[in-house]
Amino acid sequence: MPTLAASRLLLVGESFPFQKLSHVSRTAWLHRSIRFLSRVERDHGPLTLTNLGFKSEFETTDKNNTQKPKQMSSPVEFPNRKRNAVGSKGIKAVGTKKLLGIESAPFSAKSFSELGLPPPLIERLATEGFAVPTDVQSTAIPTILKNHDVVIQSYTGSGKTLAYLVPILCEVGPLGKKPSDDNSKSVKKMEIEAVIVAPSRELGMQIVREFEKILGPINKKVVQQLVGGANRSRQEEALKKNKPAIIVGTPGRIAEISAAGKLHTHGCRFLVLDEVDELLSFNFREDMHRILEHVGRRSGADPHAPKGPLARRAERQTIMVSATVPFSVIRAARSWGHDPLLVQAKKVISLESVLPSGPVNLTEPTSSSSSNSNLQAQATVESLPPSLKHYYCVTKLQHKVDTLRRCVHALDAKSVIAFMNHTKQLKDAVFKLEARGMNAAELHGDLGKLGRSTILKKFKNGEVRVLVTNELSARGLDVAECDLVVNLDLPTDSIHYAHRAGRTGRLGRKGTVVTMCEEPEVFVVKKLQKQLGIPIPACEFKESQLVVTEELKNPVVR
Ligand SMILES: Nc1ncnc2c1ncn2[C@@H]1O[C@H](COP(=O)(O)OP(=O)(O)OP(=O)(O)O)[C@@H](O)[C@H]1O
Repeated sequence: MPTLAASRLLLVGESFPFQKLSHVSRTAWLHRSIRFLSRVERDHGPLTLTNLGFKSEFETTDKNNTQKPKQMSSPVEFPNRKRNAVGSKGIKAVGTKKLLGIESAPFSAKSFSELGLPPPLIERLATEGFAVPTDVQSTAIPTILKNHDVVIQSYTGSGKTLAYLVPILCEVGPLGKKPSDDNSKSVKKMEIEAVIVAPSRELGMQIVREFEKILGPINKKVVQQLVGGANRSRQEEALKKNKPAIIVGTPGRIAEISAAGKLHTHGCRFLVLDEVDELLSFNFREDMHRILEHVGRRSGADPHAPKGPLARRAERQTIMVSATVPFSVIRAARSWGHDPLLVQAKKVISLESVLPSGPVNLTEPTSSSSSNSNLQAQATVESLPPSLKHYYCVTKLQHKVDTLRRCVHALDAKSVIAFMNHTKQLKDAVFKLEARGMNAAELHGDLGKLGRSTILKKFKNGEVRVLVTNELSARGLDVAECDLVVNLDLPTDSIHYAHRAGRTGRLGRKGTVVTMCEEPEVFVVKKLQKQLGIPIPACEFKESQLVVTEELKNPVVR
């Protein structure tokens, strides 16, 4: 059996004297030489990613290269596969686990210009302070530009938004590869070319702001938000007037406007499902079905082609994104996508090779009794930034808010998100904090759009020190200053823990996560620790200090 480590593809040319090349030569060299090598154990023979669309370029340039490493001579051997033959239980057995990967671009990109992006886009990125791509961006951008359907998985705060936003802006809108003064294209511009779906208004609006930032003030109208809670007729009027090329919205509102015949997405080239595992939940089922049915369905499509989401996959590029990727996502991506790839930082794996027992670096066999816990674990491995510190604190229910206050003081935290499970409790917690002189506010779905954005603004600018919230804020919310996350109630599982915790320690910053629980709940924390592969020692707050009270005998090392 090839081990995961052995079957990852290794970067070639790390010793290439890249710095000595001019920028133009570097870019050209990169384009010519993106190559994927594989290493598997001897008895399985080598793998390459030749059948993943990287073949032709590589072969053209290296055809005469007698120095070509031996490993590259064999094509990928996928197990026989029937792409649609997912069993009724949804677990597809793949004969032999063969993972394909890249640590790909023959170097780790030191700047966006090394990724071969159009100059206007590079300029805009630089103006907004984005000079160096993160690991996941370095891997995802060239892969998406090669037209692959992808699932992007990488830990919270690692820059997944730009990982899909940049390649979309390469192809769509005025910063892209196509000249904006091309008349025939500007006539066609009436069409929506990219649809980005997010599970909450906050996240949708955050993504819109990220697009607007890169597009710049002159081109802001290339993107439009279609989120729920906002005035629908105004959104429809704006669609008609501005003819945006990109829309970002929540499933309900996009499906609603599409069903009313006011949104034309049949010619759409990109469909992005941000927080895809959440979008797959039951709540969004009908709306997501409509979106998958309509986005990217060209009017001239073959009438005899199969109906349903499968029929569309050749016509659009589907990009699915999350820090947590349960096997249900892998399964869905296989059926919606066209030879989809799992993209992680410095690594690309064919989804065909991903098994239920371990899409991400898990090699232990799954016993039936532990299968549930393993499925949780495989979804959450590598979902958290390595720099985060995690603790738990045993406290009585009635003392939790006071313990939170002491925790904030002990860590001298400036910007805190405290999660609770029930909306009704939020007000009470805020009241208690404010009564003790700590600026706090509640954020939840019942507040209305204006109320929510006002509270968020106050939290971001520091007017509110503790944001007491529910699961609404767990996904995607990007507040760089947030230095402490507190779970006043235990999250329901490791996926929810990962997303809550990921609100702090964004993009390499320091962050602490403290989970409060009662004595009988400690076993849940132990389970989370195991599933997430992180140490969560016990702590107390004494004399304005966080005191670790438990030496972990076998600290879990990531
Ligand atoms: N290359 C970059 N250089 C500097 N800052 C970046 C870069 N890429 C992203 N960022 C910033 O990092 C922050 C986190 O990015 P983003 O929200 O995309 O993370 P994420 O991986 O989607 O997180 P989550 O899983 O929580 O949604 C954002 O403020 C973003 O603007």
